[in-house]
Amino acid sequence: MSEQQRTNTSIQDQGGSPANMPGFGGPRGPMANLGKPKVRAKDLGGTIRKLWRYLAVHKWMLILVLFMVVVNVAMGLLGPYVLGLAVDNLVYEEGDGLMRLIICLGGIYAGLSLSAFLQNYWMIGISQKTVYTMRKDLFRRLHLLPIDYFVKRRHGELMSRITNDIDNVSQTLNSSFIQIFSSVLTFAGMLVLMAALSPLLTLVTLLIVPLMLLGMRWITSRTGRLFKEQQRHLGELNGYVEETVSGQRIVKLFSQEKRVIEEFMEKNRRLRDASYWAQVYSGFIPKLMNVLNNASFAIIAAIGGWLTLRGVISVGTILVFAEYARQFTRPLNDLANQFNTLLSAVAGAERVFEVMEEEPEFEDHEDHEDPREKVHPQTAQLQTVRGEIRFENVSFSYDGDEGEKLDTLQGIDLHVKPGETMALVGPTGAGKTTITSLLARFYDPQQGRILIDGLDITTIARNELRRLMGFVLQDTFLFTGTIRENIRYGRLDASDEEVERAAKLANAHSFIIQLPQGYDTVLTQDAADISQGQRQLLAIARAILADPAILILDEATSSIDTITEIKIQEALYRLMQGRTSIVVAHRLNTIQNADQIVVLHQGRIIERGTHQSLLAKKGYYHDLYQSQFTSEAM
Ligand SMILES: Nc1ncnc2c1ncn2[C@@H]1O[C@H](COP(=O)(O)OP(=O)(O)OP(=O)(O)O)[C@@H](O)[C@H]1O
Repeated sequence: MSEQQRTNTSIQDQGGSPANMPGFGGPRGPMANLGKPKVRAKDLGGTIRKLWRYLAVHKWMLILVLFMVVVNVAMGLLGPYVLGLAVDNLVYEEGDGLMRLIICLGGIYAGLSLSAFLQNYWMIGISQKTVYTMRKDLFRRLHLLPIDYFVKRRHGELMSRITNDIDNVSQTLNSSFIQIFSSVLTFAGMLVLMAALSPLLTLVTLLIVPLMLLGMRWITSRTGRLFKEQQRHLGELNGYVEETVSGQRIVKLFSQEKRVIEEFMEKNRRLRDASYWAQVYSGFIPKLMNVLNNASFAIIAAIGGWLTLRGVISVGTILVFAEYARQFTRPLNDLANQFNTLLSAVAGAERVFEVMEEEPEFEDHEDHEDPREKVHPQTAQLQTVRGEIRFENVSFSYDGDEGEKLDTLQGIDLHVKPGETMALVGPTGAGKTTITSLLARFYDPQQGRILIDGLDITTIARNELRRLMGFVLQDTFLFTGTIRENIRYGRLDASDEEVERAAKLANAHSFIIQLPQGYDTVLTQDAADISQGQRQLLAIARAILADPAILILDEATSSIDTITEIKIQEALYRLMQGRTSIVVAHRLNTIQNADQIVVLHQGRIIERGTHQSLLAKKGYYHDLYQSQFTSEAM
């Protein structure tokens, strides 16, 4: 249960039964939206139009739902009216024809229940189908977006669009749509019927509305602030818990448990105080409304009784009024609540549409629903790729435009022959990883060209291009699933034997079979139960299985024990055989056999050659090698 829900429930709990608390007994009291940050759509009309496009697919069902709402409201209004007639019948006609009225009443309440059931049943169908399609479209678009989109956004925020925002839309469609329509109809219908029965009593009933609004304003002006305070403290507390739980290892390593508990206690205390006053004030609301409602009831009874005695209205009319007055404020409250919920759902929908309208990275997307399905003319030539790589005067900047100063990479010329290994070295931030990102077309350079087997890579569809490459990165990402499934990620149609053969070549087989479930061991997403080195071995097995023409290795910086390191080196050596490889190297002892070593510094190539030639040159590489060699020897 969310804090907001808890808050609502507690208001309700203190208010007594719905019967003695008109308008405030429902699960969403007038305070339901208090404390909720006011999220509003930037383009309300536009977003509603887009949402309508999804809903319009089910327009016949919607018309049916609306019809059921009309039936439901009509039955709801007719019920008390016929009850009044029945009472009058008893009082003035001594029960003559009462049976007919009772049967009629039974029919009305049966119709009321049936229409309520059908309107909800059909509306839930519409909303679930709508959000299903939205979720599908959103997820699909998300996977067509460029990597930059993900780099620049927090993952949690993106996740919340797929989960919370869509959920919000779903909840609102489930309930608000019907509620709003029903509330407007009920309110208008009640007003008309009441005015027709007795204009004087209608005026008396209406008196309660301004009083109620004033009372609510008085309280909400106080509680609004308090609930916000409560939400803020709750947010802080949650954030703190999340941080300390995920950072448990560090907390323990630095013996910070005591301090962490003390800080938590302080935040917990602040939350308790804020919640206390928020709840105390909000507890007044149902009480106040009870008083107002009882007062209005008493006035109606008094004036109604007086009018009856004078023969102006019948006993049944008082009964109808009492019932309508009891329900009178409900549609108003419902409308106020639903309106807020609706606005926040539209804001959620807007965030969803924002993602859907992002430009996908596939240039040929206009004429294809999923551009990945389009076969690029150059693809045929890539079937037998040799793996020759050329960078011709490539300059690039992450946020630069053509013509501006491009400084992440400046005038890079590279040539790697098929089957050769090129190592990229240089200090942190020199641009090594950026070179591999350009090769995979995560970004396109603003100047210069990159060619594979003489083909400009901008003429190759990105997915085709990436299919030529295998990546073994510093941070091996493992998905939730078995080890077998994780290795098979390299080539989905590989048989179990092929998976095992790849694991053997990657030196991963021996550690896998020592696990109790072997290849069927289920890894969690962070795979905390296997070591960094073992993760790398799995990544190598994945790459061996994929059998790419070009290999990109981003060496792990973290130190791995010597035995695992030897295993990794051996596996990598096997993997690199016969493939063009680009190695982003951090430790120079692993790249001494590379066919060429390129030294980068601040986005420029400052030296290149073989290990021996660079050492002989006694330049930057020589110094780097010496310093690493000395520090490793120490
Ligand atoms: N997505 C990005 N957006 C903006 N700037 C970036 C991005 N990625 C890297 N950079 C910047 O580009 C420069 C080159 O980064 P790059 O990751 O290529 O360096 P590197 O040589 O691989 O470094 P390291 O050895 O630390 O991995 C750095 O200044 C870095 O801050």
